[in-house]
Amino acid sequence: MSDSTKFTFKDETDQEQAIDRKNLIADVPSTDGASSTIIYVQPDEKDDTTIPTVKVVKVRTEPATQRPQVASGRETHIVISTGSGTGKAQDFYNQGLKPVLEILFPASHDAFHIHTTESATSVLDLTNKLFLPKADSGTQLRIVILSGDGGIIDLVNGLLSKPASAQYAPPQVVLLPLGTANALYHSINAGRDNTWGLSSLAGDSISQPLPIFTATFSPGARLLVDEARKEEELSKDPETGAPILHGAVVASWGFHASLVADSDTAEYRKHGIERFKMAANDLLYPADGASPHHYKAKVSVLSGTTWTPLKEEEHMYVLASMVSNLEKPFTISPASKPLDGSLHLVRFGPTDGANAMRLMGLAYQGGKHVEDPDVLYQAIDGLRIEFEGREEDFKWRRICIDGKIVRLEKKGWVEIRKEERRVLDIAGR
Ligand SMILES: Nc1ncnc2c1ncn2[C@@H]1O[C@H](COP(=O)(O)OP(=O)(O)OP(=O)(O)O)[C@@H](O)[C@H]1O
Repeated sequence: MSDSTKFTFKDETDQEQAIDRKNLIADVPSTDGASSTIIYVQPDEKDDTTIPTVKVVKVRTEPATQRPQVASGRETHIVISTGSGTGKAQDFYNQGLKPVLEILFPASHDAFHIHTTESATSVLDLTNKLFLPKADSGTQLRIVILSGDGGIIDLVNGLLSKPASAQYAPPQVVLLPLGTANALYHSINAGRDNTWGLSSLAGDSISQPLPIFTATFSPGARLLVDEARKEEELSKDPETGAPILHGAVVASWGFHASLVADSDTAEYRKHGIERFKMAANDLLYPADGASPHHYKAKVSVLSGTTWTPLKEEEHMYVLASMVSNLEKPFTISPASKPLDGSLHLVRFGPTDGANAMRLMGLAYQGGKHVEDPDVLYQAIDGLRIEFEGREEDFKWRRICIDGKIVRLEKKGWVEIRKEERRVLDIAGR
């Protein structure tokens, strides 16, 4: 019986080769059908954060293969986010993406538009100036983005910054995971793709709307930027004037938001994914020997049209997730399926560092924390957090929306709800 997890072909020297199907980017037949170009990745066995090698093999075609569907007439833009992750996006473009584009799009790749980020606002600026006007006038866009979750969120927020016209065409986005956690990429692919998203370039036909949520804040909320050295006003809802931020991954307060905020410094970033563990340690085992902070606020959940407050007034972990995985091995919401539009609450109360570490450890075991009696896990339609003056220090009033950090006022609040608008589609295999 043939093994469906393997892809086999005869190489130039007529040797039978079998590769893991997850490593296959594309099988491109020549126009006469007599030969075929196989493109696949060879991952670094020891370190999956190292850019994989892209291999190209020309073979004689035996079974009839289908030419992959390539972007039919879409205007293609490539966004290289040089500040994402540990700064590998440009190298990945040169070594991984460019050679694949040359094979998949021999006639059109020269016309692709390349944008390289120069600052923290580059993706948002590009979206406001270029992508939004084009999408709004009905241009079919394909945006290949080499970034982490932050790049996608900037795209989403830029595209939603004005009410859409009747002609609005949701851009198709190809996600290449060059960030640190890449929650969205890992949740969508959940172990099915090993090609750093390159295989999505070969399959134009499969794309699905990206589910998103909207966070609405009390009037004095401010976005913290530049390692929290500066504050900025948030965008305003065009109808209500309330400060808003859209997300597609996670909204949190408490331990998770604190560790994302504390670890987002140039110094921590050098450590890649380890930065989250390092910041976690500092929060769970404060230097003065005290126990971890008890986060105080009123928390309510929305189910249908009914808001229900939780009875607990102190918390450690309050997180609403639109995805299954916050990092490749960290399954925060095992019931979430790729792009299913569900929102799940994960909550636990104040506890000591050891127990918090135990619960986090269970999340690294395929999401077993949700079975633990200490954890509340449920599907929700919305989440509201109201401080009511209970937290003096602003650092305990930080909210994380997909990695961005918003500081609320003492009596501030935030409300998260699923958003119905279709802003962009994610390309799949
Ligand atoms: N050239 C640049 N100079 C300064 N900032 C940049 C530059 N390019 C990108 N950035 C910023 O770097 C941040 C990268 O965020 P992104 O989410 O893409 O990566 P990440 O945080 O490493 O990954 P993840 O969110 O998946 O953990 C964004 O805030 C982006 O605006």
